[in-house]
Amino acid sequence: MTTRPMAVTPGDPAGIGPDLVLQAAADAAWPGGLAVFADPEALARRARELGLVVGLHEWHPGESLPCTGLAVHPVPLAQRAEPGRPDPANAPATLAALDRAVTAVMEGHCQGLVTGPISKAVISEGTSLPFSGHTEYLAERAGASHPVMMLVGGNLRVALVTTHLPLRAVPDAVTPERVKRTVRTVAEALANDFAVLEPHILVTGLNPHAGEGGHLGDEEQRIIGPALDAVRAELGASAQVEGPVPGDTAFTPRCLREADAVICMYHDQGLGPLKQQAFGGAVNVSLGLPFVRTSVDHGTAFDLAGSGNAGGGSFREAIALARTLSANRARANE
Ligand SMILES: NC(=O)c1ccc[n+]([C@@H]2O[C@H](COP(=O)([O-])OP(=O)(O)OC[C@H]3O[C@@H](n4cnc5c(N)ncnc54)[C@H](O)[C@@H]3O)[C@@H](O)[C@H]2O)c1
Ligand SMILES: N[C@H](C(=O)O)[C@H](O)COP(=O)(O)O
Repeated sequence: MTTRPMAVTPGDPAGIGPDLVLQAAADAAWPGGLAVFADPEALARRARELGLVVGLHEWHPGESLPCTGLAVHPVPLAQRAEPGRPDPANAPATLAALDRAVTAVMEGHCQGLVTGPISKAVISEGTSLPFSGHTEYLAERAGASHPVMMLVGGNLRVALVTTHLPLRAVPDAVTPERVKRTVRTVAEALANDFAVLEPHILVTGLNPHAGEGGHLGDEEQRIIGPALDAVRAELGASAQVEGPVPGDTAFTPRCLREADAVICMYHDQGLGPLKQQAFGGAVNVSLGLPFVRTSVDHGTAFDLAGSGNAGGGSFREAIALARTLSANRARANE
């Protein structure tokens, strides 16, 4: 089944997502092929702007892929997409592309989903949805109760207990249940999707110096520490869970030496160090979904859309990793 195409959504049509899809299609023949869910006219226009020659062929889930060129499942935009000028009027079509791609994956027509970058603000302004990110949106669509965002790049795998929420809401969102479920989901994904057995997982604290014994915050003593004790007892020898460790030194080479993944309490605690090390070549993976989904490590970069200067490394890595994870998951489920 690994010869099924990978579903691809370019993300915001005014961002660099369409550029990355077209560059990837022009550069290489992807094993299994790509099926892009997008407006074909907008893609064709962007290809001309970029000087790329890519044949676009209408495709519908269940059909064979064309022998050459790029398969495109048509999802028309409401307005002409101008590079670098996001238009909330196109937000419903951006989400419709995602919805149709998810359906194609869940119905087994595609082996996984690779998404280009979306502006959460544009989706929130152009739809009635309070859109906080693909991770949360896809989980809701797929009926998954606890998605976990992990970014993979350099020598790091970094997962988050909380994702897209205001910093002031973070402490209340770090609950024992959320900490336990995140560790479980990461341990399971490492084993099944990444083929890392008996992983060593580092978990950070929330406060400076992991709370300094309660003098700089007590979430480590009240919530994170007891949650980790409980999940350690549950996982037994199947995973080694260390923490809460101070967030500032968790990413030093000595702490990372044995770690297969680091779980951080909030977005910038974990993604800052990862993007410092690997921005442009890292991959965002949604764990805890019933299908494989990967994405780029960067945003819409409206300043670069249509210029030909967007680096395609993260997008290509996202396609490659989605294929590896799908194959590993299929093997684990045999
Ligand atoms: N996977 C996703 O959907 C995703 C990921 C991250 C951010 N976003 C969204 O993107 C929007 C813009 O976010 P931002 O400005 O914080 O980050 P950004 O990644 O879009 O841009 C940060 C900087 O990096 C540069 N950059 C980004 N991608 C690049 C590439 N491929 N090649 C060369 N340079 C690149 C940009 O030009 C900019 O200077 C936000 O709405 C955010 O929510 C979406
Ligand atoms: N937090 C991600 C990042 O910084 O790369 C990004 O916003 C994308 O998140 P979703 O995959 O949930 O859209």
